[in-house]
Amino acid sequence: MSTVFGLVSPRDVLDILLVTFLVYQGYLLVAGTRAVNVVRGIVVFAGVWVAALLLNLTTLSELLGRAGTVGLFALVVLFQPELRAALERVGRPRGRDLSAGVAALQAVVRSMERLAERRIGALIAIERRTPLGEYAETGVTLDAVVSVPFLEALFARNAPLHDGGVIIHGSRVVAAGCLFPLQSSDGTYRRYGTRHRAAIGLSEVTDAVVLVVSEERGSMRIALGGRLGPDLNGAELREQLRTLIYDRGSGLDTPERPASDPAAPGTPADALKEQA
Ligand SMILES: Nc1ncnc2c1ncn2[C@@H]1O[C@H](COP(=O)(O)OP(=O)(O)OP(=O)(O)O)[C@@H](O)[C@H]1O
Repeated sequence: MSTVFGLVSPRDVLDILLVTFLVYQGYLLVAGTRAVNVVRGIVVFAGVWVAALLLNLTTLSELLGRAGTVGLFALVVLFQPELRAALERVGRPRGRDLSAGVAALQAVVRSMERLAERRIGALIAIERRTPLGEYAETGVTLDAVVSVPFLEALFARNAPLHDGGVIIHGSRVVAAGCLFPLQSSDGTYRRYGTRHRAAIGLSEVTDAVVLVVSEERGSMRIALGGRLGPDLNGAELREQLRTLIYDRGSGLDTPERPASDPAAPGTPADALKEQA
């Protein structure tokens, strides 16, 4: 049978699936960047234009058509950095620079252990598919290799950038002193302070893996998909990070929201392990 009810052919289905896939990939490329609002504006603009065409409002549709052409060039100029980053992501080979990445993760875990031992608070977001540029812009832009001394120096008490979060992309520290969106204080995580709520908040709106060292308790935790995991030791942290960053490179599946106490041992950890 080549068609369903004689109307939809397998080719049409393939066509729709491909368009859906492309739209979704396009969404992933802009999600978390300042381009999101522009995309919304373009959708509204296109909607008005299509409506004008359908209603045969010739002057309006002609005007919007011309404005659209000019606007397209303006957008390319305005969003040149974002476009370049997006195209780089598209063209980036799937096989990453594993050795640099693995070394960076080892350094992250080791520095978290050392900070936790000394009860120095830390907040580190590891970028996955959702770009964190919007949050990096709230802090100080850096471009440094991830290393234990560097991370320790960033979070050292009285260091100029110790307040706020660090953002890591691949094996580079791209920003420090960044403001992450706070998870609202009226839910399950009410009893947590702002560092933990910033970690949960960022993990809620992006697919980043966010790590927290508690100054008060000297504990290490992972926030993912709007949930905060239990306390982890160094080996557990290393294992979970390896799974989250490398075993599931795209890692877009996020665990379900908590039904009960988020800090209950096992629950978020299980969710994190489910991603393996
Ligand atoms: N929106 C935010 N984005 C990034 N970092 C933040 C944000 N809000 C607070 N912080 C960081 O959290 C620190 C305050 O942590 P606070 O003691 O309130 O949280 P906590 O969750 O109880 O953490 P801890 O267990 O380490 O004390 C600030 O000094 C700042 O470095």
